[in-house]
Amino acid sequence: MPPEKPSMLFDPDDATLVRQTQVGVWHLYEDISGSKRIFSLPLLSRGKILVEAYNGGPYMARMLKDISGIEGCKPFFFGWLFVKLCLAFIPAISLWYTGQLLRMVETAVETRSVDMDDLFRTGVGRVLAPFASRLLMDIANSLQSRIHVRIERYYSQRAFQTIARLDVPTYNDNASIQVSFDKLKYNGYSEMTWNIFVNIIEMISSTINLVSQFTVLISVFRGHSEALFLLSTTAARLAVDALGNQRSMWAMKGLYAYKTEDKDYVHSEGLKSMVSDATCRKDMVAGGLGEFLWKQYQAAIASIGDKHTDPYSLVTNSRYTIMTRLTEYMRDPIDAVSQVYTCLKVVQSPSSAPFSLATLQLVNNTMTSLNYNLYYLGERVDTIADSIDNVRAFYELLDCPNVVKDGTTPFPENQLDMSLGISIEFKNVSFKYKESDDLAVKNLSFKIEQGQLCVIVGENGSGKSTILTLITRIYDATEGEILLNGINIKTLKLTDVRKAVAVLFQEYAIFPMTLGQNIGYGDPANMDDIDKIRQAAKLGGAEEFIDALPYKYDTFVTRPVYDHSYGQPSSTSAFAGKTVDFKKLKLNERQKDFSGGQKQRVALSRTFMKSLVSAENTVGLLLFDEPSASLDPRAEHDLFTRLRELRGSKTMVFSSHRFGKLTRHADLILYIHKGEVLEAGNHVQLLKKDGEYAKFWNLQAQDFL
Ligand SMILES: Nc1ncnc2c1ncn2[C@@H]1O[C@H](COP(=O)(O)OP(=O)(O)OP(=O)(O)O)[C@@H](O)[C@H]1O
Repeated sequence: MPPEKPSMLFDPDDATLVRQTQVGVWHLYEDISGSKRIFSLPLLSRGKILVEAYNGGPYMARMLKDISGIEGCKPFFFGWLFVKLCLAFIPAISLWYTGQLLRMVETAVETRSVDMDDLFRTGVGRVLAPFASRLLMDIANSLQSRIHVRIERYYSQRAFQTIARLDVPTYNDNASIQVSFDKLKYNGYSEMTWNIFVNIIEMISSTINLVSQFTVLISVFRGHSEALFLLSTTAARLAVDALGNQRSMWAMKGLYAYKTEDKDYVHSEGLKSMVSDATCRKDMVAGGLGEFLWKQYQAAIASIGDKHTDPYSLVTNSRYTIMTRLTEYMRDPIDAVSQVYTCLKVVQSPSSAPFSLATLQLVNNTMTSLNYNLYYLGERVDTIADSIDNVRAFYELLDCPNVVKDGTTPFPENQLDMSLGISIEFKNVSFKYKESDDLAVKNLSFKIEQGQLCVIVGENGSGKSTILTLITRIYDATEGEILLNGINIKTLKLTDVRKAVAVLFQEYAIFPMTLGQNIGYGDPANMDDIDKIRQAAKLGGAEEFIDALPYKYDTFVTRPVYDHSYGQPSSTSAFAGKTVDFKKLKLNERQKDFSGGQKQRVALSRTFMKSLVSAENTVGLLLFDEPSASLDPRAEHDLFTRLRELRGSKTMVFSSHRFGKLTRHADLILYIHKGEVLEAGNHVQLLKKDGEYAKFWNLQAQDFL
């Protein structure tokens, strides 16, 4: 695991580190520590790229190596690089020709003669330069699209593989992994690698562009004092602009936080999400809350009054410094100075008018383009610093080993036969979640024999689910040993254990796939076998409602891609005099929401697909965490009856806080309290014991009297 990076405490009580201001409904906290102050000085802020480049250097080298290994990428890449660099010189070449034309005008005014050959050559050059620029741009774009797609394809696969292999504790318990993961998610898995190249190349070409144009400008006007004066005024304007840009670019950077304690604002936002959230709508309508919420919203908005609420613009405005304002005031007067100066020159010497006016125009145009390039360059530098950081995040994630280590012993030893079930033994097992101070299970010892039906009962939070996650090695025990068929689970091959154990977690996931795929994923090898999927759905009690759907097993619970219609609401509004009706497109019609119980039946069917429908006898242990929590009593009864009939001699473990009838059929009941086994035995034994289990059994039984 890569070491966690040292973190800087953003301490709001330390006035040397953090400045607090109240802007609108927000408290703004800004970092004013030394490092930021250095980096916030104009131009010096770009120094941070050196720091980033130094830190990210090894990762960049790795990325280059990986990319050069991508099949068919190299020739296009170098071709593109060459064309991009050629392109960077074109503006300077254009400028040179324009300068030459201007000189010819000057000579023509003075001598009343023109060298036609020279004029022709220069004219052709001036015309060809933009043509060449367009042509090179097209070539560059065409090459770019070829490399782009290859690099993206390569990195999207690597990123997917990297993320898919992470286990639960590696992801949950490691802050730096989550930061890297979020960065990847935010930036797109593959975009960042491509962007970094584009940014580096654009930065180099902007620099070439700047230097070459400036050199040509100086050489064209050498000896012309008025041109050099114009040049210096526009250079001054450029510097002022750069300063302003620098400031506004910096506006949203740096370290800052904002939070609000404005009760009215928080309440108004809560009301807003409540009325727009589909899951709240049912309760809102059933409770007749619409009118009441509207009144509350009005009151909250009235209390907020004129206070600003948009945090983004507030932060930007708060950074809108005097320097930025000053540059805005200075920019236009500097332009005016050069115009006044040119007028003076023309009045003094009317014959120089064409040259002076054309020079003014040319210098102004060129400087505007240079200014744009300088601004662009600054932005690129910033983006590159971010990109390098993203590349580092990617490789850190790639290198991060899983916390749960794989074993080497095949399981089961006699390969496929799991028909006799799996025995489970806990020997003094304790476990603590990383985020928690207390042990979730303490010194647990028990044994479930092959083929037994075990029910783990206990109150909320007693540790039932934790036991199931330890058996599936989602987490490893902090202390003690877990044995499957007498072998330490840590020595067993993880893929074998996961194949042999079918589990339905309490918080099961419904995948953004079709219902058929959701069930089929229980047994990926057979996920196209609709007969098996049907059989599993039948066992899970999902067949009936799925068959009633128009698209049956092809219905989505949540479709990963959402169809959009833009502009007018369907069939109500007029667009260019016509009614817009998107109904015929049948957008999102395969998507349907389901009840909690229906979703649970789909998840159950998936477990059945893995364990009971699969022709190969690969599953020997079934774990169900509250499998009937969302089921109605009849469905619950049917489920348990089916399960008992079907399980054969496989081992089955249930976790439940509702004792129901299931415990009566159990070979072993483990009564867990605060992470410890308080009582163990079958129903009759535990009732006889008249302890906690008997107490709760009687309590629940009373509800039915
Ligand atoms: N991911 C987690 N991080 C930190 N603590 C956790 C986590 N999951 C569970 N816990 C804590 O571990 C203890 C045992 O939780 P567990 O989920 O195993 O209980 P349970 O008996 O299954 O509860 P329930 O009947 O409500 O499902 C609880 O105190 C719980 O708060």
